[in-house]
Amino acid sequence: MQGHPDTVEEQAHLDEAYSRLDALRALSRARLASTMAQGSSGTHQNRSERDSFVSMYTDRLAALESVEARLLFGRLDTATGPTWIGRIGLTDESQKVLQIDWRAPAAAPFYQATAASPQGVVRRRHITTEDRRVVGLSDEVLDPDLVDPDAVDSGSDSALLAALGAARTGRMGDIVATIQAEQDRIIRSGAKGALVVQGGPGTGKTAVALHRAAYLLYTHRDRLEQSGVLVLGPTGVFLRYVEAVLPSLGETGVVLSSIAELIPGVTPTTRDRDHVALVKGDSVMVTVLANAVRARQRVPKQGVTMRVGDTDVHLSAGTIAQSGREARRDNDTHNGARIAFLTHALNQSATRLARRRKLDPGDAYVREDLLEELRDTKAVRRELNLLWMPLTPQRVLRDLFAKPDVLGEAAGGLLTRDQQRLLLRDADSDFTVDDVPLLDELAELLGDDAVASTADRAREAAAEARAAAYAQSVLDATEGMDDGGLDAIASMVSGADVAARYADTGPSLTLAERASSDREWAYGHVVVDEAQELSPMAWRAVARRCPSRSMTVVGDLAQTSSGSGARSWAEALDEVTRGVWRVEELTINYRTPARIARVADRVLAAMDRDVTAPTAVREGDHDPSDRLVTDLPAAVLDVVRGYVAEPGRSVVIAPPDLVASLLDSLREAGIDVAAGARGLDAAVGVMTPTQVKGLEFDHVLVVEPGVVGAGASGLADLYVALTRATSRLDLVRTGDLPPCLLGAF
Ligand SMILES: Nc1ncnc2c1ncn2[C@@H]1O[C@H](COP(=O)(O)OP(=O)(O)OP(=O)(O)O)[C@@H](O)[C@H]1O
Repeated sequence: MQGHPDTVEEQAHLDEAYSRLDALRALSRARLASTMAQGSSGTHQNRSERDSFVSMYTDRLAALESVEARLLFGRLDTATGPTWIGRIGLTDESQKVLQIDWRAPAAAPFYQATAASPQGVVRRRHITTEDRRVVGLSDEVLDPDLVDPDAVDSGSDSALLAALGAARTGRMGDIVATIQAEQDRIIRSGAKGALVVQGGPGTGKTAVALHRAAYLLYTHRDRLEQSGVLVLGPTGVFLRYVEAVLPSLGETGVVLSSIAELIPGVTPTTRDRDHVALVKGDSVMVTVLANAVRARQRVPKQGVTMRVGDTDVHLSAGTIAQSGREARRDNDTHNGARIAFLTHALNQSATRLARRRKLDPGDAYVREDLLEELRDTKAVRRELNLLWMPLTPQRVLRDLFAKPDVLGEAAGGLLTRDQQRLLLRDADSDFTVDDVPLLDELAELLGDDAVASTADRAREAAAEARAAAYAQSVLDATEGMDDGGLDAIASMVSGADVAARYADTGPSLTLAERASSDREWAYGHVVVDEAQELSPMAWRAVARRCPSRSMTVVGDLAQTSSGSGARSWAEALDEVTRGVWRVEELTINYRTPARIARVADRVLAAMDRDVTAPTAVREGDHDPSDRLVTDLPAAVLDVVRGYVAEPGRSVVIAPPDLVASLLDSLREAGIDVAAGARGLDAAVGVMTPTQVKGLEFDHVLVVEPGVVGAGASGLADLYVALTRATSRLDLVRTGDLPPCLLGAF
């Protein structure tokens, strides 16, 4: 690179871009600090305007801070001159364009132009930078008539291969400099309806989905800034793995969640066993739950008799049922209909009481007196309440799964006795991840009275957290500024001051905070990753959060391991999207070298699923290995020692019951090792096949592949495990290989 004739020119341009970035940051900091310094006086409207400005400047500053690394990465030369391409668009003070945002229409040829279809581009240049220095330029000539072929470097392929060959950090990075044409088409595809991105492991589905979210936010800023974007991932580990990608693209307002976290105030951590999850995920549960709620609108056969003063008032089963019908006629939900039911039942009681006391039930004064007496009578309140209790989703689900007779009544004819037995558990059992879609369904049936209070609490907690975060961010932001005046302001404003300021009006929550603490939030776009795992009940919960059905659904039908997951996209999506969905396929595997992919492909073939194996873009340097051993921990340690001697991240993927012992033995040997999400930050992670879904590592050791491949999810788990490596794959076992891998090594 040293010798590239344009290095000095590119460095000068890069310097200009960074100095503009610095100036914009300083401006935002100054505005933030002076808005903060305005204090808490003024009208409510003034304060809330100030809060909005603070929120805006804070977000703007965060966005400007997050694009520091590789601010600029490309250049297009056309007949009219050069255009530089970067993470965000920048103009200088005289409005001269320094660089355009990668999402702008004018940047599309950077990703899409080819020699066969140059789109007016004569040269495409990839600019590699480190710490604000140009360290590499690689050019691709698309119109040989106009550019001297001798000046040509190796082009986009070299930039892509350099990105793919780099050691991993334990966190997913953005691919903005090297998005490939087939990926770019998906990223820029229209927002309408559901777009399914089907592709094998390592084809960039997650990367594409996140870049598409950033693209849609840029292109439909007005709409999506009001409604928000939700990214749903399979596990907390996965969300941590991808959490930095959108901020690095300048987008900080997206909500990341797993299905487990969809309901504010409910935080399950465990999953059900597969055959239990299968029953819970089936759409038959819609009717079971509706029956369970309906059963709580009680109609005792003998009616109810209530003592009012010296008179017995009897409501027959027929009258109670009629009150129920009246209540349901105008109200969709159980809690919503409750008042109507009570009103009707009280009126009926008043009529009967009048008759028993030989009074005129049609006389308005008499009636009012009797209604008051009824309301004041404890027995009446108790009996009528028992007929139609206010309910929470948690309460209904607990009772349903703890009481065989309650379950039998709701599920009779819908679930077999064996299926019902699978659902039964103690009343004090914790909720599981697989309960979340059921709780969500119940919240819809019950109405949000009860859930709302949970959401309010969550909202309040978020508000407090935000006040504190503001305090910190403002202080951080103003720290170290050249302008002495601003320093003075910063030192005058303590964290407590700022928090107090926001407490008086209630802080203006960011959209992401408001959205994630509101179960009923309607997002403008939803990205669903590892979508093949979602059950029909989970899809209903997703659809509720996305009334427009503008969704990006990414997954791989070959990796479905959950029993209630998708075997075909039509089966999963026809109903949820009301038939408005389309599929795009990704076919190139950017992660796994061909030597490793050939092993994984055998497992794919044995699964006999209707998908094509992707084509690996690199051959790789290391042949995968397989060792049959007697001392498993010693063999694992041996392989892992080899991994840690090289750069990059490693993982040991093992059946769940081996994780703890392997973790211990590696730790005892002095290896920097951790399990689960913490494994992302250690040199070596020890994880189960479920936990590594969607992740990647430089070095991957699969322990007891025969056991992994024989689990409830069958070969899908093994396929996932074998497709995580960017560099090395090794197998260590004491038992047999699965038959499809015989002769693979
Ligand atoms: N155009 C690209 N430029 C650079 N790296 C890329 C590109 N496309 C994909 N990659 C890299 O390939 C790897 C795999 O991408 P990603 O995790 O998005 O694949 P996936 O299809 O979601 O895989 P899985 O199905 O296993 O979850 C990532 O490291 C990603 O950064």
